[in-house]
Amino acid sequence: MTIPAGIVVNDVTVTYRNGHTALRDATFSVPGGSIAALVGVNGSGKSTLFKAIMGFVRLASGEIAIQGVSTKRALQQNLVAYVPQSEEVDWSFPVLVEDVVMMGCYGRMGFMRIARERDRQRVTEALERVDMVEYRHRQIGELSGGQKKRVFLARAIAQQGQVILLDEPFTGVDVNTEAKIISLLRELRDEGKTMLVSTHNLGSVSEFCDYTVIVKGTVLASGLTATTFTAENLERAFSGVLRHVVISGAGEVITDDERPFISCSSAPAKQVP
Ligand SMILES: Nc1ncnc2c1ncn2[C@@H]1O[C@H](COP(=O)(O)OP(=O)(O)OP(=O)(O)O)[C@@H](O)[C@H]1O
Repeated sequence: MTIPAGIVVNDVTVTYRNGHTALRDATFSVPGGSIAALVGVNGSGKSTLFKAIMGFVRLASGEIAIQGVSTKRALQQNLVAYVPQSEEVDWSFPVLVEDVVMMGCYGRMGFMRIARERDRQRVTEALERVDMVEYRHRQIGELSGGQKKRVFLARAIAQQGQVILLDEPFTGVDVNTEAKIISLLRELRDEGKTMLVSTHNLGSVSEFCDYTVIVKGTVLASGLTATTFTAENLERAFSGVLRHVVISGAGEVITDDERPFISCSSAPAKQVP
């Protein structure tokens, strides 16, 4: 049985209005029901790729399929949920946590956006999954960075999109929160969701990402993490600005992450200069 592809990006080029080509001939696929890491230096095109997958930027060439349909159709069918970078959100906007999560249900509501009991139930369930129910009546701007991330993850869950794009979900969160988010992503994968996670925290990629996509203005390498997340590919992507880390039993990997590894293995990771 062939696994249906969750995300297929084929020869995609994106050129912004100012003439800057942020992504050229990018090609990769992420099979349905899996987690893929999206890694690359600042400005390498990760957010641009997300925008392209969501149909928010025009493709100069190439095509993208989400669950076998075009980005336009995927948008109409509410197939793609997005967890934004913190910097993209205006936290001063006065909105309650539960209202943010309810936004995930908008695609299924009518023009007037009147929430039904089913929608409220979905919001509660999503908040329960990220352990944020007790914060539902708080203003979003009053939460900590890690709590805000969990609320936006809840919004993506409430949306019930088959594909979830997470833009740097681990930036500014502590190690415990990161472990909780990873555990939730695994649960979502087991439910058949496809996730693409951009991250600078390379230390945990091997732990929870089945696939890796490495970008630098194009896709330098993609495929199973075991064969793609290699020192050689990372050196090409990060041009020697990474530190070397040795994980017991897993050999040497490279990271630009300054925090300790969250490792499933009992043996702690060891850093070497
Ligand atoms: N709206 C825009 N108009 C013109 N150029 C843009 C626009 N958005 C991004 N760029 C440029 O496109 C390139 C890729 O940017 P992008 O935001 O996709 O990078 P990124 O990999 O997500 O970076 P980071 O890790 O810092 O979030 C950069 O050179 C950036 O300056």
